[in-house]
Amino acid sequence: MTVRVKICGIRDQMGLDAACAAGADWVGFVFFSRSPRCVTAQVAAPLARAIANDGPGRIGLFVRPTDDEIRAVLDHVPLDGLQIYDDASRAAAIRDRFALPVWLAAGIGSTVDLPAFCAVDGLVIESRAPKGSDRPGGNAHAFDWTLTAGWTAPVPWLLAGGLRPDNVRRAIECSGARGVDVSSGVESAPGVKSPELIRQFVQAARA
Ligand SMILES: O=C(O)c1ccccc1NCC(=O)[C@H](O)[C@H](O)COP(=O)(O)O
Repeated sequence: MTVRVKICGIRDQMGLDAACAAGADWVGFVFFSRSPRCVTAQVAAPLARAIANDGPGRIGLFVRPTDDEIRAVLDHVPLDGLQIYDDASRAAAIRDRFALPVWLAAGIGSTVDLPAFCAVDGLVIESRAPKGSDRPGGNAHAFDWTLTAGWTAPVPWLLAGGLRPDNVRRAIECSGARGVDVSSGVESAPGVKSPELIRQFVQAARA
C-alpha cells in the first residue's frame, strides 16, 4: 500500500517543484497571517496554477476563517480542497457553502479526542498546539502515535505533527496511518522548504 503524502506550507516555486518531483499527493498553502508559512492569494495563485493536472492536489489551510476570507482566496487561487482549523460543525458548514472537499484538523491529547463521526471528507490528526504557540498547527510537535492504532476512522485521515524524514516510517508503523502531512520537518528554517528533505521524507514515508 502506497502511503500518501502532503507537503504543507509551500511558499515558492522551489518548494513546489521539489514536492512535485518527489511525487507528493498534495501540497498545502497556509492562509494564516501568524504563520511563518503564510502566503497571500497573490503569491499562491501562480503556484497553484502552475501545478499540472496530474500533479499534487492543492489544499488551502484556514484557521477559524470567515466565509469572506475563504471566498477572497478562492476568487484567485484554484484549490482542490480546504484544511480547516475550527470546530467540526463549522468545518461541515464550510464544506456545504463552498462545495469543496474539507479536511478538519483535530488536535489529539488522548483517544477520546479521536472523532467517531464527522461530516467532512477527511481528518488531519495532529498534536495539540504546545503552550505558548500562537498557531494550532505547524509546530513541529508530535503526539503519541500509538493513540490512533486501534481507532476506526470515520473518513480517510492523515497523521501530522513533528514528522521528519528520520521518524516518519516509525510514525506510520506505530499509528497505522496511510497518509502523512509535514511542514516543519522538511524545512531548513521556519518557512523555508528544503528540496533534499522533501525528497528524503517522501522516500522514507513510502519505504
Ligand atoms: O504551518 C503553519 O504554520 C500552520 C499554521 C496554522 C495552522 C496550520 C499550520 N500548519 C499545518 C501543517 O503544516 C500540518 O497540517 C501539520 O500541522 C504539520 O505541521 P509540522 O509539525 O510543522 O510538520
